[in-house]
Amino acid sequence: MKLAVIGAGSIGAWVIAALEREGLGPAAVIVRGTAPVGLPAVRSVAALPPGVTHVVDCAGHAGLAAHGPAALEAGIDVITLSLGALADAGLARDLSRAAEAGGARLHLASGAIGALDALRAGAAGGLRSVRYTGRKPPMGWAGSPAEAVLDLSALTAPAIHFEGSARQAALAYPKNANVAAAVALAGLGFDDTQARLVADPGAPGNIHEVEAEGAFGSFRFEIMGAPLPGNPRSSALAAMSVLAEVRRIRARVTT
Ligand SMILES: NC(=O)C1=CN([C@@H]2O[C@H](COP(=O)(O)OP(=O)(O)OC[C@H]3O[C@@H](n4cnc5c(N)ncnc54)[C@H](O)[C@@H]3O)[C@@H](O)[C@H]2O)C=CC1
Ligand SMILES: O=C([O-])CC(=O)C(=O)O
Repeated sequence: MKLAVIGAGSIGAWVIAALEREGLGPAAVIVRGTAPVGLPAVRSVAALPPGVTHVVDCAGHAGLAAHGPAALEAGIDVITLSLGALADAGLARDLSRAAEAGGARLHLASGAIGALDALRAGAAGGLRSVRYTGRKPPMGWAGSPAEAVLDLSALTAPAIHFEGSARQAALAYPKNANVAAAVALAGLGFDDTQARLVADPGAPGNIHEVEAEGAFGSFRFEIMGAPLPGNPRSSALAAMSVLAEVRRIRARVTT
């Protein structure tokens, strides 16, 4: 496995350091701005050093859209956290065609949430309803459409600022609703998964909740994610899930 990383923001920096500790230090990083010290920086998949087998996207929807199709078409597997980008049907189609043309795979990291295994299994037997609720402290919604409907700095009680389908959530909140996309992709799909987004001044971290019902029975899952230092929007677990996905791809026995 020879890796490259797209994006060196909060998650990218964590992932690069973790891969180096694992003995899988990336051969290069694809960036828009300045590169982290000590790593060759390039601007495109075409400029990557030869022999890269996997590209790890930590750059958000724009990074996946800009570099995902080129990597897949070149036969390079892509591991991504930008699951919400797949709510754009055109991009989803381009990625899947590129993967087919290049004989490569797009791996979706589980990100800041869990219980996707139970949802996937439940979907195989038929799901009736899946609801996702994302709750973050007000500053976790800074720079999102929540700012148009709420005064985030003055909030004294929890406030719902979005209710709709997972597709609408993923497209409108590219930096905050990848988890809604993960739930949708594992379960009932983008249009039939309900999503609700809440700014909560009492939330001790990024809280993600899934409620699902189907032929399997029902479950409720909740996680309280500690934010990454440097970005209150992103949970540390999201960065950790990238390393977990790399380990899963390398393993002979997979969970
Ligand atoms: N699946 C999940 O559970 C989660 C997914 N995410 C996704 O991960 C993204 C990154 O999160 P953070 O690292 O916290 O954000 P960040 O804002 O700290 O870093 C993003 C980095 O990507 C770079 N970038 C953007 N477009 C690029 C491009 N076309 N090519 C190369 N680099 C590019 C930016 O310059 C920046 O350095 C989020 O925007 C979100 O979409 C974040 C948290 C959880
Ligand atoms: O990191 C999180 O808690 C979730 C997040 O931003 C996303 O789903 O895009």
